[in-house]
Amino acid sequence: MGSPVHRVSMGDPWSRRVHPDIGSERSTRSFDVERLTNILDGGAQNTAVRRKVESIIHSDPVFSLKDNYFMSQNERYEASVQKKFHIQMIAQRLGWLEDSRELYYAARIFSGDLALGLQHIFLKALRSLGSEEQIAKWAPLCNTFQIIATYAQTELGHGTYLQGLETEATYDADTQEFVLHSPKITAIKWWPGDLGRSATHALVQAQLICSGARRGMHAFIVPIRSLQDHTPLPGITVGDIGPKMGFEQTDNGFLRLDHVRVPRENMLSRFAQVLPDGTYIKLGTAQSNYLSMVVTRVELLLGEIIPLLQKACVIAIRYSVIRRQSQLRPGDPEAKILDYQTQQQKLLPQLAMAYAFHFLATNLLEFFHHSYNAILNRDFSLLPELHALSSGVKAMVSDFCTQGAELCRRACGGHGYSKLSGLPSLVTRVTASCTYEGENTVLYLQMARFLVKSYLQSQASPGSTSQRSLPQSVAYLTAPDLARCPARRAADFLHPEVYTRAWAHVAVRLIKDSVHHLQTLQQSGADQHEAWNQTTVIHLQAAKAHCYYVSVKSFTEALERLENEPSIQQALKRLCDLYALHGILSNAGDFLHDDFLSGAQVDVVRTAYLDLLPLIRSKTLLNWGNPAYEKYIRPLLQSWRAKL
Ligand SMILES: CCCCCCCCCCCCCCCC(=O)SCCNC(=O)CCNC(=O)[C@H](O)C(C)(C)COP(=O)(O)OP(=O)(O)OC[C@H]1O[C@@H](n2cnc3c(N)ncnc32)[C@H](O)[C@@H]1OP(=O)(O)O
Ligand SMILES: Cc1cc2nc3c(=O)[nH]c(=O)nc-3n(C[C@H](O)[C@H](O)[C@H](O)COP(=O)(O)OP(=O)(O)OC[C@H]3O[C@@H](n4cnc5c(N)ncnc54)[C@H](O)[C@@H]3O)c2cc1C
Repeated sequence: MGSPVHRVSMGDPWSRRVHPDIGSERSTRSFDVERLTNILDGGAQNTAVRRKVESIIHSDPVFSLKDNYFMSQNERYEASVQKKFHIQMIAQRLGWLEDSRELYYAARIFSGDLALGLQHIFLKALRSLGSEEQIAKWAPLCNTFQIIATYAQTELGHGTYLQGLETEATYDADTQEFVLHSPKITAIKWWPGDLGRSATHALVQAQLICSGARRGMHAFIVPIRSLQDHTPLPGITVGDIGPKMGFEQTDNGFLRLDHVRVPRENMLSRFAQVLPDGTYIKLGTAQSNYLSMVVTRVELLLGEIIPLLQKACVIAIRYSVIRRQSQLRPGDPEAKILDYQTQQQKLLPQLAMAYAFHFLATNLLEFFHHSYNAILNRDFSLLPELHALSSGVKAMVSDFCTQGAELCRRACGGHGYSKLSGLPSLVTRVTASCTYEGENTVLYLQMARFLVKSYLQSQASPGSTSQRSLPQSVAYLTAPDLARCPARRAADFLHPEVYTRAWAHVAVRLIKDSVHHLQTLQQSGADQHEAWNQTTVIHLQAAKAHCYYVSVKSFTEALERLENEPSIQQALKRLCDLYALHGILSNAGDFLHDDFLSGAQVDVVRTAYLDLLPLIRSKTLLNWGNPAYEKYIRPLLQSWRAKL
């Protein structure tokens, strides 16, 4: 018998009362918390919906989390399936529909504790790649759980290189069927969530072979388990891939196909069709069937990844105002650890990042909605920019949310290592997002590919059609630049236009640098592919700087929209300042490289940054207009603007 483990019960008196230190901290707030909550939720009505869902979930004993960390992997899986069906029955009783806000909030509240998450991803892929008839047939079956579906793309031998996928779908015109087959062990589908034990159907991405030619990756709906007794169907070998670093409640699985036949109608046909005689009709581009990944990358940001950092920040910052350790000066009572500058420097930039990413992902979602319907109707003009942006933003957000959640965990000392803090499972869960839905390095390089093309386009003759049609997110490539940053005083660096411009300067320089390196290698005789490979480290730097610039810009634009909410605008401005300056200090070399900033100016940035920490900690408002800005910077910015 192991040592008795004290179970933290939700019924403990401590777990319900607000700690006096939390209460006193809340009394010093400098803005209308309810109003900010509404803004983050996208309106008061959404806040009301979210709270209604939360109250239903938190008051239902079926959803209790108290035993979670004491369960085996099998118990976790079974509990998460039970919770999924319980929430679905509630949804059915209350009329919450598939894409309703209620179910969206429910998924976010549970993040990680509901099984069958791939059902949602299957539905998104079906709506992106399927014809209206196929959507009408399969979506209702999925929504009512008459089928349980997963998204099976990755194979044992290939996750990134989709042109290398080996699963074959060969068209048989005699029977008007596709024959799905895993020709080699490396073709076995490996990783798909809910595949190990739950799924009855899979959206299988496979190399289409018809009329004697290989047509690339296409999507096929394949039944894999009997709807009568859940046993694998003929030709199907399926199971669980075993223990993982996290996602204990998800049965990621493997699937081997041995000449499994599905009807012609089971190939998703929005962007390509196979006629009864085997004629292939292409309706999209070579990458049209990659659209489902773009959709998922955008959706998972606010649906899964950013909430994990937000939760880690809440846990660590609340802990840091009740945890007292050591004395700030001899004789004093022990200090709240959030009063130490180092603790502030660990946590407050993560809080600022959580806000920055909220506005960045909201912006990207708006761009996605604006372009998605056009793409579904085969207008692909915005797809390259959407793909590049969603790739770069997913890579940056998942990278930084992973680093941030781990920083929050470590900032809680020994208790941060206890699973009962909630932090370790947040870290292991968000870590997976650096890999799934596109490995981050690979996605940054997709962003870099777009930046190189855009930069070359921006060098076309000024005012030409090509230059005028530069995508919106890279329009700054042709904006006038200043070789030196004019800011001199700490307060100067607290103006959004100053640090946004600084980030634009560094991003443009790194993009230019990567193109120059590429061209120099090619001119010295390297072929384009070798030159590309030998420049990828620099491409990555440029892609990361571009993404950080985009995130700073979207945060400052969000601030501008808050003109009518001065107290909130100023509270968020402190965080925006901190986020931008944290990035500059973390990458100071890039700003010093061409003397855009001098060493002295970096010291001033550090002063501004360190001054922000106690201000944010104490919630004193920073005022927007400051004398130094009026005297030094406004005239210079006007000169910048004049050149636009
Ligand atoms: C919301 C609530 C949810 C709740 C839910 C519960 C929670 C639950 C959490 C866990 C949930 C996990 C779920 C994981 C689910 C998977 O992980 S699914 C598997 C994900 N796998 C990937 O992302 C694979 C990544 N690899 C790729 O996308 C491609 O292989 C690569 C890397 C882009 C290369 O593709 P390629 O065909 O070799 O193309 P490439 O030569 O690089 O480029 C050719 C052209 O195609 C373009 N292109 C490439 N990709 C695309 C694209 N996608 N679109 C458009 N154009 C593209 C390029 O830009 C390029 O254009 P040009 O420059 O020529 O104009
Ligand atoms: C928790 C989890 C859930 C998942 N769920 C699903 C799912 O539901 N459905 C599904 O289909 N898949 C799923 N996946 C699989 C996931 O999509 C793949 O693991 C991912 O696409 C990466 O592919 P890979 O594993 O083959 O890694 P690889 O591509 O082999 O990456 C290994 C290394 O090679 C590098 N690399 C690869 N290609 C290049 C290149 N061109 N240039 C430079 N470097 C390169 C990468 O940067 C990385 O460092 C899941 C994965 C995880 C971890």
